Amino acid sequence: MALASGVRFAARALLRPWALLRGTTLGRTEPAAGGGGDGARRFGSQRVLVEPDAASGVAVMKLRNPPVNALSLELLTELVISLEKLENDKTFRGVILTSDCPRVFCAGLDLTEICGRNPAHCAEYWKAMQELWLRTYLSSLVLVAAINGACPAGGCIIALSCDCRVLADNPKYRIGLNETLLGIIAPFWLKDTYVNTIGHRASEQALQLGSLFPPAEALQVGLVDQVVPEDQVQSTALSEMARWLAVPDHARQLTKNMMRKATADRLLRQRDADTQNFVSFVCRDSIQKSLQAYLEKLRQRKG
Ligand SMILES: CCCC/C=C/CC(=O)SCCNC(=O)CCNC(=O)[C@H](O)C(C)(C)COP(=O)(O)OP(=O)(O)OC[C@H]1O[C@@H](n2cnc3c(N)ncnc32)[C@H](O)[C@@H]1OP(=O)(O)O
Repeated sequence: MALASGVRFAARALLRPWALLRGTTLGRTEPAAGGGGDGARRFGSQRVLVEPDAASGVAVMKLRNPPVNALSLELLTELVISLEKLENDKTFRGVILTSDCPRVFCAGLDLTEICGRNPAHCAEYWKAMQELWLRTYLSSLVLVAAINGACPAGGCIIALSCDCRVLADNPKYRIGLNETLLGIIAPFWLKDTYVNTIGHRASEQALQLGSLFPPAEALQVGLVDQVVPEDQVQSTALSEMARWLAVPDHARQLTKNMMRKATADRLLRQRDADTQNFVSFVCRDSIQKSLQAYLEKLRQRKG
């Protein structure tokens, strides 16, 4: 029965991707009325706005932590809770992840969470980052990243954990794992996610150079799946979602798990060791100095 309804849904959505827009503010300029159409009711939290559309089974999840969606401990926690809520509600089959902040999808780790902070806080923070990655990377939902802004480091990892990525064609919106430029290194599970997406040689080079790819290069290296004009990112993400939802959930979910379980298990087997490695690394004086200098440089730049 579910399969039949799944197929029925998919046919309808494939014919009219815009049908998925119903009840969301996407594609509309004016703020949505209280709860959107079809009884859809916005929910979420201070830093994550969720616009569910029960009729389509698709929710739009917007990061709303101005000015740059830096992954604070609160944002990490609220993202995990919002995702878990949608996963536990069988009405929903897909989530589009996007930004409510102009020009930035997500600036990655909130560096103030690890600069000048004690080891206990750094450990708590890193566990929250691990949890978000595990939740998104292994999600039973279809996750489509509608990347409507800059997407460095931790932001790139969130996008890479999705099933596919649509990037706005703006040369300022660069994406990649740039940790080495901060004097730090990506942990193995970020490296693994990169390798699984763009291959070993491309990852080896991009990780060492801390490459931030402009849209055309990101597309060419396989870091994103589509590059479209900025005003088409959300509609393209919806069309992509319809394509993925055309597949019966059970078969797609088992296949996703077959492809990703080994990578996730590597972290699950050594999660405490990974946390300890992170804490001992970031709490080194030399690393703290490097991060402080980087933050200072950011604060001196403008625009
Ligand atoms: C040790 C192992 C860890 C391995 C994993 C690491 C993953 C990471 O995510 S490390 C963090 C890497 N992130 C970055 O390198 C991005 C840094 N930010 C930027 O490049 C730019 O801010 C931007 C391109 C994202 C946006 O540029 P825009 O000109 O629009 O805004 P800004 O004026 O630069 O920033 C506004 C405001 O926000 C502060 N800020 C920016 N990024 C961060 C951040 N990641 N953490 C904390 N704060 C950040 C920036 O300092 C400005 O603050 P003020 O308004 O107070 O000046």
